[in-house]
Amino acid sequence: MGLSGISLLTTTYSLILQHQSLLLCLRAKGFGLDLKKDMEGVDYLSDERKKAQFDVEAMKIAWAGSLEAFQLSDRMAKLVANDPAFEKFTRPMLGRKELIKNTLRKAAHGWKLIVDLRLTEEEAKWLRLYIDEPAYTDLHWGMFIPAIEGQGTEEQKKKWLPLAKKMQIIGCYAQTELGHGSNVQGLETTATFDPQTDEFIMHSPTLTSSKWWPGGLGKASTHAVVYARLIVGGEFHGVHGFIVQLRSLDDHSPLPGVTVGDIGMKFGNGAYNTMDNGVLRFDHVRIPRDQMLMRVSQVTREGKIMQSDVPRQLIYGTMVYVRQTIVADASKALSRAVCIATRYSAIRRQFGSRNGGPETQVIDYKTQQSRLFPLLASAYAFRFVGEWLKWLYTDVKERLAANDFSTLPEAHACTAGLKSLTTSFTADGIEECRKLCGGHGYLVSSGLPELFAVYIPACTYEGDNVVLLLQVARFLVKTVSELGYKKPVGTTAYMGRVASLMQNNCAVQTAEGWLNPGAVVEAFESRAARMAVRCGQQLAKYENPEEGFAELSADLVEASIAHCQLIVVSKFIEKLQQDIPGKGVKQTLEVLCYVYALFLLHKHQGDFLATGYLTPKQASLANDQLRTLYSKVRPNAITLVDSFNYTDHYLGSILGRYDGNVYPKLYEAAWKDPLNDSDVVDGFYEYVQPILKQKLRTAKL
Ligand SMILES: CCCCCCCCCCCCCCCCCCCCCCCCCC(=O)SCCNC(=O)CCNC(=O)[C@H](O)C(C)(C)COP(=O)(O)OP(=O)(O)OC[C@H]1O[C@@H](n2cnc3c(N)ncnc32)[C@H](O)[C@@H]1OP(=O)(O)O
Ligand SMILES: Cc1cc2nc3c(=O)[nH]c(=O)nc-3n(C[C@H](O)[C@H](O)[C@H](O)COP(=O)(O)OP(=O)(O)OC[C@H]3O[C@@H](n4cnc5c(N)ncnc54)[C@H](O)[C@@H]3O)c2cc1C
Repeated sequence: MGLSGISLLTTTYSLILQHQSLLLCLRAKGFGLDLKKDMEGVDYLSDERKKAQFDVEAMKIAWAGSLEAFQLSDRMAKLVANDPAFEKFTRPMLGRKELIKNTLRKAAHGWKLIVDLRLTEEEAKWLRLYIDEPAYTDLHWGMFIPAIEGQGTEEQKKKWLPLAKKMQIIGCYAQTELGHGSNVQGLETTATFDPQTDEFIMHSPTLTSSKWWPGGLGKASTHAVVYARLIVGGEFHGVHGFIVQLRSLDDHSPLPGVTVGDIGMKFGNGAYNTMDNGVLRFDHVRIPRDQMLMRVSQVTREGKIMQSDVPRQLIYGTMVYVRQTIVADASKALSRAVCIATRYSAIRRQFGSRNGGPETQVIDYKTQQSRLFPLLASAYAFRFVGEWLKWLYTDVKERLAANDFSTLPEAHACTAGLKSLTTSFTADGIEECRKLCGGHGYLVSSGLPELFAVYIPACTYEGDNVVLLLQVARFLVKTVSELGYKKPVGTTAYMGRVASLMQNNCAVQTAEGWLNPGAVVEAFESRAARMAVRCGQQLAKYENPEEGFAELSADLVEASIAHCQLIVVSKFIEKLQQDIPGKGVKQTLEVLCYVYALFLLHKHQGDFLATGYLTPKQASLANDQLRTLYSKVRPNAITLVDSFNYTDHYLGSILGRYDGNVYPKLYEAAWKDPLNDSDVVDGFYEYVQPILKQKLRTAKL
């Protein structure tokens, strides 16, 4: 192909895409061909954007929740993207010390913006999201402050919150130990009351009692809420939170009796290594009595334990709050990966060229669609269930403030279950997006490896996902066992119709029949109710319920998943019953809602068939409908990911660039790698040349 042919090609975007790689070869060293001029400023996805069947601006608002939420988030995204202090592309190449220093610098700059621009709490949260770097400030604002707010008395809040909110102290949440994380009652750190001095003595009696994992503890925190066994008069009175100062407020050195440091490198480059997860030991460290968080239980000057009306479980309240935020974050992480994979799938072409015409965009392969579109639909589903969960949490918080604890068990079950469901799916979904991007997805510049490495601990922190599903199972089993005399409410209200849900079978006769919210919800309710009741029946066979629970735990986990999927499906459907303005917006969301539900039905059809609710024919009809739905998603795919309104800075991905200008930018990025600073690699003369020059007679391999 001659140069005249090249100039002809540059006039047609789709053909340029076909030949970008060839053109770039010519541009490589020696050819001196500069295509930059032709490539920049061109929207390679414009044809895709023209296919949209809905109003993208209105969808952005539907995704954000309201016009105000959209404007606020958009303002913060641009603030971060336009500030060079928040550059993040070199992050995976930094050594640990440099990395942490860089994070401390960004946190200081972020805090300065918050103060100088007088940002609200909501704005600060968006700012943090778009800075996209885990830091000690997450635990200070996300756990230390909420722990004091939820478990402190009015006096304690008055004393500590102003200091914390002005960041005159920095706190972390020190619960997990080397020996115990899930089993909070098994923690070994002790807080022994000394009536002589009116103090608690904080002590780490064993190696396994060392605090291990708390974020921000390693290097940044001056204080911690430490969870420890309360010992008064030689007796153990359960685990409680204590505010403990760890480091000097003058020179940041550890206080006497405190041993504190970082636990070391974690999975991936950059990623969560920006966080100083720490280790902490106490050697008989004394703190004043009023530093035990005393909303739940109080220790008097005389060493008496007083219980307030507040249930003990409130000690776990901070975890309920954070689990709720983690569900909201799942939709952000998944949508980000999906945005990258969708845009790249429209740019990438493989096979199918006839008579020299363009090859097929990989997004047009049905297999690509059946892997990608359920993830896209799930991102929307998680967004809406996250919105609902935020509402539920706000309601519970208001009730707790008024000493109404009635909805706490349901809030615990919902936050635990949805945290588990959404983070497990998102972690797998990010990895699927990497595979959807083929080889280039494995490059750090695709943004996916770091996103995956940062995200996956969400399946473990704030409660291991299996442990949390077992909590949901306990709640379900209790609900089933009480059915005879207690009307289930909230997310278990469907159990109140258990008799009909056990008897009625699915009435769907055609593929179109599945496009009915009532039919979909009933299918998920019947499956969840039947699985929970079946577990209940099995459990009844055991004399010792705990033994039965342990024996049946794998089935119980599956019943919990069924219940949580029902919540997500029904909250999506409820969302669609609201007024959602904008041409085609509601209709497009309806398509996604059915994709989400029927994809789950297809994936878990074993459950639906085994519980006897569906026939194989009906399951097959659901799959037929799913294929039709994918065709409806296809023209809207690019604009559905545009509706997330993510900046290129936030996406941090060459494959996911808004303009689709992938190949030139990948090519450019490769040449910026420090390894390409010289033609001859460091170490060549020491280690490679001697091998090349050696004169072996034989090699025995
Ligand atoms: C550069 C940037 C610049 C920025 C600049 C700007 C700066 C400024 C920015 C400003 C903004 C920044 C904002 C940032 C935000 C960030 C967000 C945070 C990020 C978070 C990161 C995450 C970190 C991760 C943190 C962590 O990882 S922290 C550790 C978490 N650890 C766990 O999660 C342990 C799991 N284990 C258990 O949760 C329990 O242990 C166990 C299993 C329940 C058994 O517990 P056990 O006591 O044995 O209980 P049972 O006997 O089973 O139950 C007994 C009874 O209690 C019940 N019940 C159990 N629970 C609970 C519960 N909650 N609630 C209620 N009830 C409960 C149960 O239903 C039963 O009721 P009943 O049936 O009796 O009625
Ligand atoms: C990146 C990161 C940040 C963290 N930040 C903090 C922090 O700021 N503060 C803090 O206090 N902690 C923090 N943690 C700790 C975290 O909360 C715990 O690791 C988590 O709760 C899991 O507990 P574990 O490590 O004890 O897991 P384990 O309970 O030891 O889990 C190991 C395996 O055992 C299984 N298992 C455990 N119990 C049961 C059971 N009853 N039934 C069936 N299976 C079971 C689990 O499913 C898992 O497969 C962090 C952890 C990570 C990875």
